[in-house]
Amino acid sequence: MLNKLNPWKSQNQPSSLRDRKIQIQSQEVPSHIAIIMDGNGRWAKKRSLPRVAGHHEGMKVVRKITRLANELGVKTLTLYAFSTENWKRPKMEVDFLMKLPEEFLGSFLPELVEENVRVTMMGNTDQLPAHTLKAVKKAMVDTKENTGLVLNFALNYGSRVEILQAVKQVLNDCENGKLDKENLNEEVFSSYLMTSDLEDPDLLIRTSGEIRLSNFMLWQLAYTEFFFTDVLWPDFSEEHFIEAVEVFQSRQRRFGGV
Ligand SMILES: Cc1cc(N2CCCCCC2)n2ncc(-c3ccc(F)cc3)c2n1
Repeated sequence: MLNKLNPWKSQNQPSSLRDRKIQIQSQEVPSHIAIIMDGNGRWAKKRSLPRVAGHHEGMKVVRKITRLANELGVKTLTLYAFSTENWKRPKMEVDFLMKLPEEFLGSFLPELVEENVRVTMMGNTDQLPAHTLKAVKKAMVDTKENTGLVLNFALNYGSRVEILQAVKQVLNDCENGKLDKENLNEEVFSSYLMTSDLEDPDLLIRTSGEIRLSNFMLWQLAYTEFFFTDVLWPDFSEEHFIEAVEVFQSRQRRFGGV
């Protein structure tokens, strides 16, 4: 029976965001969602603002999407916050970016603790400024007993570096007898990666219309569904996130075969 208020909407088409959230939760929610949060500089340029204004606006979206992911029952949310290539950006921009973790945590950590979110990071900490690392380490300590959403920040992360570090460690362990190369398989190799205690992402979201992986989780994304959107990260809303999950779920239904 058609909905009299909106004859073009079928009765079972959820209308409000609330209805769509309920519908999503009635099906399999992607356990691990990874996001390449792209488009911050372009967002600022469109408004004749400095690039760092786009990064700052993008940080507010991190808070909003973290809340929503936790609400929907997502187990792990991995966010590509700073890549190994980002060091090539102007010093002023890098210095600003390296202050965002403490700004974000300074205002949002109490809520993360309250909401049972566990903060983790992946990446090489050796190049991070001490003030950045101090803030992230505090958040990881303060939330380590939490059992809800794992909020995993990729910080000074690059997949090729990660894979090379894993290969070197495998070689070392084979040389020192800790690992028999006959036993080396995908599962054992995965245990040498920075994501050793995480499941592979079920869904990757990339914003701003770029269609590439940019040296992000190249091993882990082997079987991941990709959702690309032209929306710039600072404009990425709850609606956009819900749409990505709905598309994921529609694909699962189509290819759900045995
Ligand atoms: C470097 C950087 C950049 C950064 N952006 C804001 C989001 C858009 C993408 C780039 C800029 N955000 N947003 C949150 C964090 C963060 C990192 C670690 C942590 F424990 C808590 C928060 C962050 N870190």
